[in-house]
Amino acid sequence: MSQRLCSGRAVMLDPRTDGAVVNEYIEAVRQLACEILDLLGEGLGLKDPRYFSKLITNADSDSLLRINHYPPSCTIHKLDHDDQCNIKSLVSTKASNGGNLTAGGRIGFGEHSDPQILSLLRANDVDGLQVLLPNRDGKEMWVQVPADPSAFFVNVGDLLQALTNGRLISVRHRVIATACRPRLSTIYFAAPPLHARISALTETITASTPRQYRSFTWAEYKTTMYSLRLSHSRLDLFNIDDDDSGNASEGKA
Ligand SMILES: O=C(O)CCC(=O)C(=O)O
Ligand SMILES: [Fe+2]
Repeated sequence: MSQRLCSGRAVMLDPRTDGAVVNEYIEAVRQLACEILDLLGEGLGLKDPRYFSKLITNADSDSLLRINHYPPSCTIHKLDHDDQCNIKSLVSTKASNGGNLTAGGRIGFGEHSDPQILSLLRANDVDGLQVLLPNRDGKEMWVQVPADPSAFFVNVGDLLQALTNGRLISVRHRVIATACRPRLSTIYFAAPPLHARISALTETITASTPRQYRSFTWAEYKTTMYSLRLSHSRLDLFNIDDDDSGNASEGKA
């Protein structure tokens, strides 16, 4: 699929350099992520139900908070692609996160799965988020996630899929923001330390569900991810008996 893209706008916040309010929010949302992960650990019958949350409470955790801003797009629809990109570049900071404006004049965030363990997203009341789900016939279709500023949208990340041997699935999602009002979203990406080894937990491996992925470090996964397109199904590259060279040759973002 070819798309002509110009960069979107994202603000990366780092608790070491940003203010107290951000730190407070990060701490609250990190605790929420831990509670959710502990419940998942219990539900999966792990010997150590806190295994997942310990990865993100580790002092070297690579977790981060990202704020995405999608400008109103109803007026941009009428412009041609070059004008769209010129206008966008006036209001944009450089983004490497897939924020984009497509040739059709749609502002959004390209299809992807979140690579970390768990993502907690909060947004304003402007729609745009869509998830890829199988319908009754087993075909995949994009389903709109209704905007709800009072709720968190929680995503399983690729690492949690690997740690649970595919019991929990990292859902593919995207943003298509076509509203006349800006969409704002804040996402906390709960991640382990770079050196953490990601390997399916023994409780998730059975005779009928053998180990699906080879073990890797989060650092290794990140390096692989940054060499691929945003839309790449990167976890497939770690399948134990899968040579996914076709997918790998897709190109770079
Ligand atoms: O901005 C959104 O609503 C979602 C963005 C997203 O999926 C991401 O930043 O990973
Ligand atoms: Fe995402």
